[in-house]
Amino acid sequence: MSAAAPPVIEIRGLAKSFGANKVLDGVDLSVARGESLVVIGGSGSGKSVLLRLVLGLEIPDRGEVVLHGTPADARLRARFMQDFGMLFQSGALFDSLPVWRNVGFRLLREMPAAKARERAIASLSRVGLGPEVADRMPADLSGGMRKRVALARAIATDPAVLFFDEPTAGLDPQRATAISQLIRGIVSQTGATAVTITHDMRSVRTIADRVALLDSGRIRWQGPVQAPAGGLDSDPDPVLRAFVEGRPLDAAP
Ligand SMILES: Nc1ncnc2c1ncn2[C@@H]1O[C@H](COP(=O)(O)OP(=O)(O)OP(=O)(O)O)[C@@H](O)[C@H]1O
Repeated sequence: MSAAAPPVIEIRGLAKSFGANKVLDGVDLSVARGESLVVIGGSGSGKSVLLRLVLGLEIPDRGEVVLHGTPADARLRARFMQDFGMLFQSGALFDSLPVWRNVGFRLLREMPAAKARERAIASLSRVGLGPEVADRMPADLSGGMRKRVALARAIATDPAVLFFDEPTAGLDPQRATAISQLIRGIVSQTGATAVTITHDMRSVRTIADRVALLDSGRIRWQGPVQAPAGGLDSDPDPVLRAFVEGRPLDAAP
């Protein structure tokens, strides 16, 4: 990677309100190539809105999203979208399609079905699922398996950029840890750039290279998980501490 390579994603002064509800009020954030950034923040802090703005699913009131150094217009976004994978909070599997067709959904547009099935099975194996799962229907799987299938779909095309929306939501702690470790492993092995939004602090510690805290419409804090000084676990910022320690802001530590 060249030292001069622009960030894969740069968010400049993004603002978004819904009526009188000012959700984002000047968010600045960037994600370097190969970096795993996790955005944390309380319920309703605007994490999903921020993700939708980056994906072009919402129009900002102010500010811009810059992709690979170029402000994102519709054409650039369309190109960017061809090389990204997304794990939706709900999993968003197609219930009427067997597992392999879910995983190979994008592959099926690019190659014959037999090849797509082969690639889908290879992708399932990367998330710890055997070929016997390929022909099962999503409704017959446990929540943890469905999440793995959704992850296999997100990585099936080997995208350069991965988005994970609350990847551990709805999972028990052990399955949540397993999914976080899978994500970390995939990101490390592939060198993909990853953006995760979550409020699950355990998964933050597994997945993140860098963390950004969204609060009151802005990035209040950003930094590494661990650092000699000023990391997630040692920075004295009161809002960060309250969030990391899972206590109300006005409660004593
Ligand atoms: N399409 C919309 N119309 C109106 N308000 C919206 C819309 N989308 C989001 N909001 C509001 O924006 C705020 C932020 O929502 P968002 O879903 O981004 O929060 P979040 O940080 O992802 O929360 P959670 O962790 O609970 O998922 C909320 O007050 C929500 O009601």
